[in-house]
Amino acid sequence: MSLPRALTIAGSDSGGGAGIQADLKTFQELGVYGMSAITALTAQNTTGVQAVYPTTPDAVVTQIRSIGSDIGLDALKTGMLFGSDIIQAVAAVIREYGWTKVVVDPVMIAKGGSVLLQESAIHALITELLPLTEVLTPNIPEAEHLTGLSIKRATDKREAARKLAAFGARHVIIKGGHDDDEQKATDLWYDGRDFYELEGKRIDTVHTHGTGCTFSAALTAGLASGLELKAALEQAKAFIQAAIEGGIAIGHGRGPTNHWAYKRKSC
Ligand SMILES: Nc1ncnc2c1ncn2[C@@H]1O[C@H](COP(=O)(O)OP(=O)(O)OP(=O)(O)O)[C@@H](O)[C@H]1O
Ligand SMILES: Cc1ncc(CO)c(N)n1
Repeated sequence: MSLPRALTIAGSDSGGGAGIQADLKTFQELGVYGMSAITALTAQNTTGVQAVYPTTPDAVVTQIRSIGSDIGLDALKTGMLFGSDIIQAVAAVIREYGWTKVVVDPVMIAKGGSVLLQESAIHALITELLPLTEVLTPNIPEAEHLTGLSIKRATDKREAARKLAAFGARHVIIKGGHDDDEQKATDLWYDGRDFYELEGKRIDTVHTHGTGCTFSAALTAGLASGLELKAALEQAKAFIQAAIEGGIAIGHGRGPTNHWAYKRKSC
């Protein structure tokens, strides 16, 4: 197989732990050629998001077409999309090229509480992007927001996953980082028919900035490399587990995960 290529359509995190930066580091670690289309610049560090400067739908589409018309790609992911106009433009260009290995991380709110997706954009995310989605990776608050359901028990998670699949996502992974299990971080995978669990040992750490971006980027890298979804998910879970275990204590707040820990461990 030729060199696998992956694109991330997301926001830039100046602090380097989440967004475009996390995605490109993860692609690189997994041997995938990484490309980017930047939807917004964020001024951000380990203490939070200081400012958000969205780009324009035209700028996003032009970046994507530069890639689509020349280099091509094997898989793509979306992260912070910020507004409904950017979502509509991204959905249109995905349809135009007919790309199908599409991972959507429905980034909404940063861990410090800053808004990364406008409330008015949620409808566009559901109606425009979810029908094009191969794998949707919400955390629990995002799954609640998209479905209007309150997730307290395992059965609630399953109901939310079914509802998200009914919106058009072919696979749904509801991540367990935000649940109240003190021993394990378990992600629920729904393939439209059956449920499976991806289990990891919960690490007691504050250095979890960018976990969601890193997990979905590792998944995208696996798909770009030609792995089946199950194998790509297992690799992504092992990648994020190692990255959280090796979390980096830099800055004065929530440090980033360690993107090189997985490779070091497996060498
Ligand atoms: N403390 C932890 N220990 C082990 N695994 C964790 C921990 N926190 C999150 N995870 C795992 O990390 C991955 C990302 O999940 P999480 O729910 O944190 O995403 P997120 O909230 O979208 O992250 P982000 O802050 O980037 O938005 C999942 O596989 C989850 O199970
Ligand atoms: C740019 C960006 N994307 C995603 C997240 C979610 O972690 C973040 N904090 N910043």
